[in-house]
Amino acid sequence: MTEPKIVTAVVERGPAIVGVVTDRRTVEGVDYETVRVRYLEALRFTAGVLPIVIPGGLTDQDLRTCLSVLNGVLLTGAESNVSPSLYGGPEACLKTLDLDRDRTSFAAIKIALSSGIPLFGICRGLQELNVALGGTLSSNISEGECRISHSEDLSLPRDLQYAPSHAILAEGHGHIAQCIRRSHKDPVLVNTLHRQGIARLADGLAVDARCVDGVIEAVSVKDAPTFAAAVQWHPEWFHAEDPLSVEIFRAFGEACYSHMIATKLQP
Ligand SMILES: N[C@@H](CCC(=O)NCCCC(=O)O)C(=O)O
Repeated sequence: MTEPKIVTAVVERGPAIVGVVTDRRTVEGVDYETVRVRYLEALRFTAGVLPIVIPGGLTDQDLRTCLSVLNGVLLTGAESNVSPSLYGGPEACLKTLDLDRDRTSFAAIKIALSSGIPLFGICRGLQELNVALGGTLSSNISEGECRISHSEDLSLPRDLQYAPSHAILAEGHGHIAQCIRRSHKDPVLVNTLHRQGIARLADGLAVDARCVDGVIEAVSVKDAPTFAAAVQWHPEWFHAEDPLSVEIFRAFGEACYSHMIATKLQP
């Protein structure tokens, strides 16, 4: 009996390596590059890949060197907003910014998409992907007729803040739409912890899922040769228990292994 392709790849070449962008934090006057452990655990235990961090502040050349040894990139969620200067947004979004993170994520998106490296964005990561490809953001996506609240109740314990909250419906045939259909019958419930959201969708993106109130919840990059997609909710929180989260992280992991196998086979 022959081993599955991924098992053979791990034995012969080691695990696929995924770079994770970090957030800049200043605590008591000291700067840190941070990443929430839950994202790293979802990559290790559900996607089955080896995460390493991509620190902010690298030059474009260093980022290229860094991505040249990676098989995937994860753009995590973050409390900070994408700088409105990048999409002509209102000053209301100036509250918390992380310009280092913007620069690193935008450069990583461009390099990953032009080199066929699998890319997955979560929450802020989806917003970054949309802006990097020319789309815009709304500063308060919950405002407007027939909109439900998309932000979390901060008075609740963390697991309840990340509990399933509203329904989404799959649309089209992109990576996330396929994951939704494989794991559930539509509609499926997802959590929601964001204030911003997609206003104008970038031309290069296709909608994979929408909330029942019309808000775009998942996108795929049109014509990408590999997994290149993002979600507005947080599949990492219950990455091992929730069937849709498992499906998404496995699909991303498989794309990273396919990339590793394809690049290692090149002379
Ligand atoms: N600031 C943006 C992005 C929201 C976001 O990514 N939240 C995640 C919080 C922390 C985490 O779980 O990683 C917005 O408000 O829309």
